[in-house]
Amino acid sequence: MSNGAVGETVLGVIGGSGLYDIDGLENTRWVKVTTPFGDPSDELLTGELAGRKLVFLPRHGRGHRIPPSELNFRANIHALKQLGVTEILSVSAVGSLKEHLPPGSFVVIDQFIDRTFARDKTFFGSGLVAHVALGHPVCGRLGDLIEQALVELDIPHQRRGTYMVMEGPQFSTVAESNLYRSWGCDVIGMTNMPEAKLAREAEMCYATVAMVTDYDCWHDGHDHVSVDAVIKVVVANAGKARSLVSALAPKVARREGPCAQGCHTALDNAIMTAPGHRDPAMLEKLSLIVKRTLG
Ligand SMILES: CSC[C@H]1O[C@H](OP(=O)(O)O)[C@H](O)[C@@H]1O
Ligand SMILES: Nc1ncnc2[nH]cnc12
Repeated sequence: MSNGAVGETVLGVIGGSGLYDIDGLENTRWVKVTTPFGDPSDELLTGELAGRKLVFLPRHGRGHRIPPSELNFRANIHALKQLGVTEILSVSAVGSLKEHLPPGSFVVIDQFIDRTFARDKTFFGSGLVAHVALGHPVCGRLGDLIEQALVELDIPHQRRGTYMVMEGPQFSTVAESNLYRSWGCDVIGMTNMPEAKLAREAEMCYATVAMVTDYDCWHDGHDHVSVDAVIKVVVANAGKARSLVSALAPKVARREGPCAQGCHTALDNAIMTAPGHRDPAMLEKLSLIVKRTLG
């Protein structure tokens, strides 16, 4: 199907720390995908959930081999698009920047602050320049469906929240953590940018469910974050994340038109480079991304 049409959708799931595969899928196959931007983090797991295609990608690769700054976000998003994914659920472990969000809480993210600086953040470049809108960086419709699924599963959650994206891989200092708190951020992690930006450029709906694993390092009453603590909480909550995927899949199975927020038409009016000045090699490299809008 072309993006924006009424019809069937394909859910893609990007699994974060501790979520390296998905159970309950039938007819599964790990598929190797190559892209014009290099290789994704791993093979992608395709399968069926209740008769519907689902694609899963472990963000850091199976065995957690790739650190945040070395993730090939462009290849990951491109590979999902190649396999027909139209809507992406990102599952992420995060630190809490709010007292009322203890480890084990789920937050359906609706905003980001991107403080990353060592990552390729766009598919576009010299010879084909584009500026997509990002005021609402996640898809509100997909966020609502995630919330419905969490309600049905009786999983306590917060519907909205701002995810502060840091470069890492080291965790924050106390001064940084307090700065982000003073900015009103709810949670902190290292991976959702530029992932969300690239999903928008690729005209895919993207939404994040963040699983709180720690209180970062600002809270006097709690130990500072450690990998050990993160993994313990992720393992304890992995079942909930998997149930969420199962409950969400049928809800995103069909859409009645283009995403009202414009995720599926994000490139309309975004490409700046005049037709006569577009680099044919860039057009070729970006053909999967731009074919809906440029033909
Ligand atoms: C092991 S804690 C740090 C690691 O976990 C989060 O990754 P993800 O969003 O893929 O779950 C965080 O951003 C760091 O990459
Ligand atoms: N406190 C934290 N900071 C950054 N990324 C995280 N992922 C999980 N906890 C985190």
